[in-house]
Amino acid sequence: MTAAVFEAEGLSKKYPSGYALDQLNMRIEAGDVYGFVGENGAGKTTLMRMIGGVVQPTAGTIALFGEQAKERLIAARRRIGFLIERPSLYPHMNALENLGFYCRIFGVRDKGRSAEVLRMVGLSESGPKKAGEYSLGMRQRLGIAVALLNRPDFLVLDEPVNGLDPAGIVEIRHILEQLAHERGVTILISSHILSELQLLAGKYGFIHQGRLIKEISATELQQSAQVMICITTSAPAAAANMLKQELQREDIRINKAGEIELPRDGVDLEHLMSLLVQRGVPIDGFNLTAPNLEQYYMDLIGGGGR
Ligand SMILES: Nc1ncnc2c1ncn2[C@@H]1O[C@H](COP(=O)(O)OP(=O)(O)OP(=O)(O)O)[C@@H](O)[C@H]1O
Repeated sequence: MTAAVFEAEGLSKKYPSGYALDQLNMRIEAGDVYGFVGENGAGKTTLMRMIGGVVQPTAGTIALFGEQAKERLIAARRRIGFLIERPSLYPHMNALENLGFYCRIFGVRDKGRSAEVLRMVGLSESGPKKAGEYSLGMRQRLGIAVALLNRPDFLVLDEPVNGLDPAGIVEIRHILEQLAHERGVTILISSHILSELQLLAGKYGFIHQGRLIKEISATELQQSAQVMICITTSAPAAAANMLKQELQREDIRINKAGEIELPRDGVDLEHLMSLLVQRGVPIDGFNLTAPNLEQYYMDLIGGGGR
């Protein structure tokens, strides 16, 4: 078996207030885009900071690209790009100056690399503006640019779209998709925007109170719940009763949003539509719902049903 990009075994971090990580086992394979999901204080940042070597475990081990020994871990970290918590930027420097500074820190020969990563994150036009005058979204973009400087094989991103506007979020997603699909970069990314994470990640790890409580692939997520048909109508009760009789199904109900909801399985959509039309049911909306990460997470931690 080839070495994982990241592997943790029995990883714990104890602070006086309690365990930030508690016997965590986790493995990220080369090419994975791994979405890290958990409530505030679950331990996501602590794990990422351990990958970065700025927090030491109380117990357990980590391996990066198969390396576990101290010196080799240091070398392995040079293959990783990090954006953890807020990017550390020099407020009196512009974007290129900040990147030039990090090139020296990382030992990266600039040769146009700074300008290239600025283009990638959409900051080419930032010119002489000092980082101290940046919006939160611009700071995040520059932070991502810093993380990309060393052409990383593995990107560790803690809430990278935090503070970005909707268009910025989509842009960053496209950059990350490109890195993953075209250059095979492995990505560990945390976000509280689960709908966004679902669009990007191929695998999800759920962390709760310092423990990895579940891992699933995007395919497993798709198979985790039934596809439902939702019909919006001004007269849901009568229409639902009519459908129950006509389709001879007991699993037709009215959901919290007041829509008629029934499992897609075994329903002939054409027949369903013609029944609704023939019986004069006013249809204001008709859609199919796919399983979603947010609902899966809420069900997992017992936070609520549909
Ligand atoms: N330096 C520290 N000293 C003491 N406790 C800490 C320290 N860093 C983290 N913790 C605690 O460890 C736990 C995990 O925190 P962590 O920041 O890893 O969570 P998180 O999942 O990243 O949360 P968020 O989504 O809010 O960023 C929390 O209870 C936090 O208070």
